[in-house]
Formats: sequence, C-alpha cells, structure tokens
Amino acid sequence: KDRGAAVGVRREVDADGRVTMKPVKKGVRDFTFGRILGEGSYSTVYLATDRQTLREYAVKVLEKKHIIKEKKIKYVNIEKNTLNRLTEHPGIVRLYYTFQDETSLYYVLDLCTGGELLGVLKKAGTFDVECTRFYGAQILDAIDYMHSRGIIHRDLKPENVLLDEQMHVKITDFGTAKLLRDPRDPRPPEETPGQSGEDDERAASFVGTAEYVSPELLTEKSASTASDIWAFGCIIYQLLAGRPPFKAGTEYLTFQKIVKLEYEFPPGFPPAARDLVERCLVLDPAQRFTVEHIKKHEFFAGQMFGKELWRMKAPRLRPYV
Ligand SMILES: C[C@@H](Nc1nc2c(c3cc(-c4cn[nH]c4)ccc13)C(=O)N=C/C2=C\CC1CC1)C(C)(C)C
Repeated sequence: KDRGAAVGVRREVDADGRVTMKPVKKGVRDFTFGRILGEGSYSTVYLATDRQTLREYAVKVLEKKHIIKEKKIKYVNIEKNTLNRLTEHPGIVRLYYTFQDETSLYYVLDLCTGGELLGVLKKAGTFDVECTRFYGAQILDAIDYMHSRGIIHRDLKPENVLLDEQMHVKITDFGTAKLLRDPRDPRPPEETPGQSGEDDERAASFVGTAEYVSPELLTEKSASTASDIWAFGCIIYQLLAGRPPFKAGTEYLTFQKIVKLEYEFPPGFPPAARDLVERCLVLDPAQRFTVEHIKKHEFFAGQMFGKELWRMKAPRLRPYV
C-alpha cells in the first residue's frame, strides 16, 4: 500500500447524498519534470517542480517491471521504510511523499542543488583542514542520527553525500541500508518484518562500493554501525588526500588491500587527521572508534555538533596544498 502523505481532500457524495471527504494524493500530473540529476542502478532522479506551489524537488523514479525483473522489491521497500524512519534531521535527504502510476514508483525528495560531494571534491582537488572538519562533522552528525534510529547505511561514500543550496550535507541512497530492530517496536523479533532470513540472504549478497567497504563485510559478511565508521575514515582521508585510501586496478585487488590494511598517507597529511583516520580504519570493528570517540578527538577540538553545527555557514572550499 502506498503510504504517501495525503496532501489534500476532495468531497465525495454517494448515491444517498452522503458526503465524505477523501484524501487526495499528489500524482505525476502535479509535477513538471525537468533535467536528470543523477542515475542510480535502478532509478533515475529528476528535477521536478510542483505545479501548484512552484517548489522544486528531486523526484526519484523507479520502473516497476525493471525492479521486479531484477528482484529488487526488497531494496525498494528497505529504502522507503528507511527514509520514512529518518524524518527529522537536517543531514538526511527528506522524503515528502510517494505515489505511483501503472509503470513507475515516484519518491518526492529534497532537492540538493549542490550535487554530490564527490563532484565538488574533484573540482577542488582536495579540501583543506577547515573544510574537512566542517563536512566531516556534518557527515558524522548524520551518521549518529541514523544509528540512533537503528539504521546502518552500509554504502556511505562521497557520491551519496549530497549538498543543498547552503552547501550543507544531505546523506542519501538508502537502498542498501540495514534496518536494525526499531528499539521502540514492542513486537518480538520473529514478528518484525525484515528481521527474518530474507535479511540475512540480502546481507549475505550485499557488498557496498569496493573502495569504502569494511573488512568485516568482506570476511564475515556482517555489517554493524562500525561499518559506517570505517567508511567515514575513508571519506576523511579522501577529502584531504584527494583520493580514497584503498584503490587498486580491480575490485579484487582493492578488497585485498582493505583486509590487509594496506594504505599509506601522502607526505604532509595533517597529523591530527592522520591519527583520527588510523583509529577509524581498524580491522577489528570492536576496536574501531565510535561516533563518541570521534567527536572527542583532537581533530574535531572546538567543533560544535548538533543544532549549532547546522546553523554554521559552510566554509569557502579551499584545497589542502
Ligand atoms: C546519489 C544519487 N544522485 C542524486 N540523488 C539525489 C539528488 C541529486 C542531485 C544532483 C544535482 C543537483 N544539482 N546538480 C546535481 C545530483 C545527484 C543527485 C537530489 O537532489 N535529491 C535526492 C537524491 C536522491 C534521493 C534518493 C535516493 C533517495 C544517485 C546517483 C543514486 C541518483
């Protein structure tokens, strides 16, 4: 059942003259579609304008028959459940409503006019320490919120970190997220959807993007909140170095480097950032830094988190030379 937020009501009068108010959902006709903003493996994200309010959104369109053919229905449901659980945080892309027509599913989401962090990083080459602290802090704050809502992203990378018009972070692409049991859900584990074998089978088959995947996902096929911290360490390294720590000619060679922790820092890499990265890129997830450890680390000394962080003006992008 498509539970998009009803956005209006219309009067309906039945044969006996009884009036009922029916919720009216938005549909494709309510939007003017513009250019393609990005293309995922099973979706295309368009710029779209709401014809009534003239507000601009990103609309993610998924083709039903492609999803069914590729057996990705579970991913679509996981993404929608995840987006519906992650509602009030400035660092997470917001889902306003969903609707469908005979061919496709539509998600109406925040428009992030700054595009992907990866694109901005490529243009700048590298980020200086101040920019790395600001974007690192916003990504960490969003990770903290996700984990507090029982969500592991599992595929964090600069392509999935978007930027809004104030150049603030918006994390996206939750199709590969793992929903831990909702701590507020009173039902016993066996009765909650997504906790059954299907999740293990999905977990077993899923591996994120090679450069950012954690060693435990490669060796034990298990992901935990620590897997997102591993990806965080890779992102901090990449903002300052201009390239990810583990990169080889093939995916297999990249995986080998990861499980052997084979990487080194370029000369001149800032010492405090180096120490932080080294405490995130730890093979044993139990020994890896947690969000709390990272917030207290000297690299983030004096950095605010929480509400003040999201009121800060984004620093001008300057390369780390
Ligand atoms: C990572 C994603 N790319 C993108 N996903 C979204 C964008 C987005 C915007 C630009 C952009 C804007 N201006 N210039 C470029 C470039 C890429 C985008 C947006 O505005 N709002 C929600 C999005 C996604 C939400 C949906 C996953 C739930 C892929 C490649 C998977 C399509």
